[in-house]
Amino acid sequence: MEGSEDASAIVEPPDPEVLEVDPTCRYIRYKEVIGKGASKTVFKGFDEVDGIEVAWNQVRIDDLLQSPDCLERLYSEVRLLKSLKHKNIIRFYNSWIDDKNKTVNIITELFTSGSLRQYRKKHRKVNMKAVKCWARQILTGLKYLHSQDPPIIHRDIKCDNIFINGNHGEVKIGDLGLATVMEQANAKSVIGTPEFMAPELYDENYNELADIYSFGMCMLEMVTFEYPYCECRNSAQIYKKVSSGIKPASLSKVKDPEVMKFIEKCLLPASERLSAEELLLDSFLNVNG
Ligand SMILES: COc1ccc(OC)c2[nH]c(=O)c(CCNC(=O)c3ccccc3I)cc12
Repeated sequence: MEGSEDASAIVEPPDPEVLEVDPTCRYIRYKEVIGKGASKTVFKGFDEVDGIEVAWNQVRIDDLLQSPDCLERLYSEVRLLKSLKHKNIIRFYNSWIDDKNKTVNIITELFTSGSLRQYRKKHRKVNMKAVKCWARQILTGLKYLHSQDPPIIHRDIKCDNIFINGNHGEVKIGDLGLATVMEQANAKSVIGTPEFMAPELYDENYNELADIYSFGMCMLEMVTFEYPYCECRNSAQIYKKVSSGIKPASLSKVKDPEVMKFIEKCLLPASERLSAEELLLDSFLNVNG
């Protein structure tokens, strides 16, 4: 084509805003921090091949588990996460270990309205219609993960890891595979968040229904604005209550009996707990208001 310039021929001066480039020289990371999580710092990034802005998630890892089979498991996890495509799951584009800085870098779809937890704090007065719409989207994302073969268990579902696009109200599940990536890369990684963890997660014999329990805790936080078990001072106290089936104090603050019933269904013992697919058929989610 006449006059077409080969883009790589243009030598740009280094952009002072660009702090880092990934090993494949496809993604660049800007200085701007857009968010911070428990073990991750999120920067705005840019994908020069597709010309889209991305999220550059930098996850600190204390000591790298360098065993070859552990790295192999990590890379197979990354390959799996890259293959996931669903409207209620944040896209995972790429991930690599930065030995020098002891971090795992994860390039994902960018959400600028932040997590559902931040959003909920900002918009405190929201109709049950909106909350049900968010719940349906989260369960649809979980149904997709749980319908993979073998089922993909998120293991750290909580309002901090669910992201919402403010202008369309679309909700997507994030932090995918972080629990597994951290477990593989990190000798000291502790999985999940005690306030949201299903009791069976503690005795290591769990399945994808553990995510449904955590979803129930998300619903509870969404309608009460309280972190579940905020009455507890440490994770040992939480573990004691969770393992003896004592529910969070905030559950007694749920006024609407329909909401209470739905949340309690999610918190049932694993043997009685419904799947994401079954919960999506529940009348609570299909009657507005
Ligand atoms: C604490 O985290 C934030 C705070 C505020 C944010 O926006 C203001 C965030 N936006 C994002 O796109 C993101 C990145 C979302 N990506 C993920 O969570 C993710 C998705 C799939 C796989 C792995 C991950 I780390 C995080 C974020």
